[in-house]
Amino acid sequence: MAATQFDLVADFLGLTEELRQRTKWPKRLITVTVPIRLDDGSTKVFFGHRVQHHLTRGPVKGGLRYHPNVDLGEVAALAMWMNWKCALMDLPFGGGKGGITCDPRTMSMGELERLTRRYTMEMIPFIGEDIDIMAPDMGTNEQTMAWMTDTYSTHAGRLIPGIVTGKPLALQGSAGRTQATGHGVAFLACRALNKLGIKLTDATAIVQGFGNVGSHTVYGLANSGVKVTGVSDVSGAIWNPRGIDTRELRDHVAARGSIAGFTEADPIDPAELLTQPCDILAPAATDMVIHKDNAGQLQCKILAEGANGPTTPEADEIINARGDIFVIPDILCNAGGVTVSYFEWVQNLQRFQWTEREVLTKLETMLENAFSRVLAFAERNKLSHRMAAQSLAVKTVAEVKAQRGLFP
Ligand SMILES: NC(=O)C1=CN([C@@H]2O[C@H](COP(=O)(O)OP(=O)(O)OC[C@H]3O[C@@H](n4cnc5c(N)ncnc54)[C@H](O)[C@@H]3O)[C@@H](O)[C@H]2O)C=CC1
Ligand SMILES: O=C(O)CCC(=O)C(=O)O
Repeated sequence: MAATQFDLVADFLGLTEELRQRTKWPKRLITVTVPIRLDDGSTKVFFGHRVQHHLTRGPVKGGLRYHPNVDLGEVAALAMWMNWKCALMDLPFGGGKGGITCDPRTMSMGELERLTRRYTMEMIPFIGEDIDIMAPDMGTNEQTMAWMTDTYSTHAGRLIPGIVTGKPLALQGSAGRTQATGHGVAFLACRALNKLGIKLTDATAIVQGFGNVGSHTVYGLANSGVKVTGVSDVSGAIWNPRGIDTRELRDHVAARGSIAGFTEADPIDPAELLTQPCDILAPAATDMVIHKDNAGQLQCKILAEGANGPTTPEADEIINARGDIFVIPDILCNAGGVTVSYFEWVQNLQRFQWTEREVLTKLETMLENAFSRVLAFAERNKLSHRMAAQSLAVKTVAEVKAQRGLFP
């Protein structure tokens, strides 16, 4: 998917063959075996990956994913998208992504800690606070980042907080990072409602996923007055056309671990949830959930892509032909996370802490600028929002590569 999208963009920009090749392929693909002792005393070898798409504009930045479907190809695609995301937001980073093929839901805290520490040790030759800085993604969180910081810092003999972002606040994390991605999704979805002339308090939303991104998207929308009528997670989906009480849902998930058993809304088939009428549909879980078989049935006015790669190229074609859905593409819509990660890294390098208000104000300014640039570029060039966002980003990277030239 990432390569198909890149080829379309490279054709539109008329990139020379040399720049096309240099911009498309990842700089480094690293695969390691990660042997750990399981709680039952046996040893298991996991596979871990890190793809550093390029280092042309600065260190590599991007999350670390724990999921059974992780493989090198998926990580490479996610690294490429990180690349365009950082360029679109004008962050001084190249893109990277990491992953370990595992099911974190079936592993104990002890096993997850040993897995994370061993992966970090295997990565030591390839990472650094000015080389490659990881962050949370699906299946990882601030505890994962704390273990990584500790392992790396113990090896170095001093605390190096800038080695990862998305750390706990007490370990020099940044105010606002936990909610940053969902906050950004909700902020941009509300900007899109403004553009379409829909009052926030008249609007409805459906959110797929209730992890870091999905839950904070739900809270951000609800705080803005939008009525959240549908939510799903890996355990199932719920629907209440009168609006879901998002605080009760938060408390339920905190107590029970998933939305299963939430009685203030009706259960609904998770696939059907995506095609219910709503103003905002925010896929914020996994990839390729909007595909050729459901794109024609979507009844949303705004598709706010919290997840990475939720829409296949075939679905894009259908959505573009329909012309009635305002798409906020992933590299823009979920860029709040990496933007606040950038703020966290800057604070770590400066040994300084910003307030939550400072962080969120700076974040909203940067998202607003990127949103306006994408909309203006799309309109000027008669492009979809995705093509516009990716074209702006690829152009930025290709220009820097051309300026730096080839060695020797
Ligand atoms: N955490 C971050 O800061 C960022 C994450 N993203 C992307 O957002 C997406 C979600 O990431 P996180 O929220 O961090 O992960 P997470 O692990 O915190 O939460 C994932 C959520 O998705 C749900 N889920 C999994 N499979 C599902 C399915 N088939 N249907 C419905 N729900 C399902 C899980 O139950 C869980 O609620 C991923 O695509 C990730 O790459 C993008 C930018 C930043
Ligand atoms: O915060 C970061 O550095 C990366 C977040 C991420 O993995 C993403 O935007 O997909």
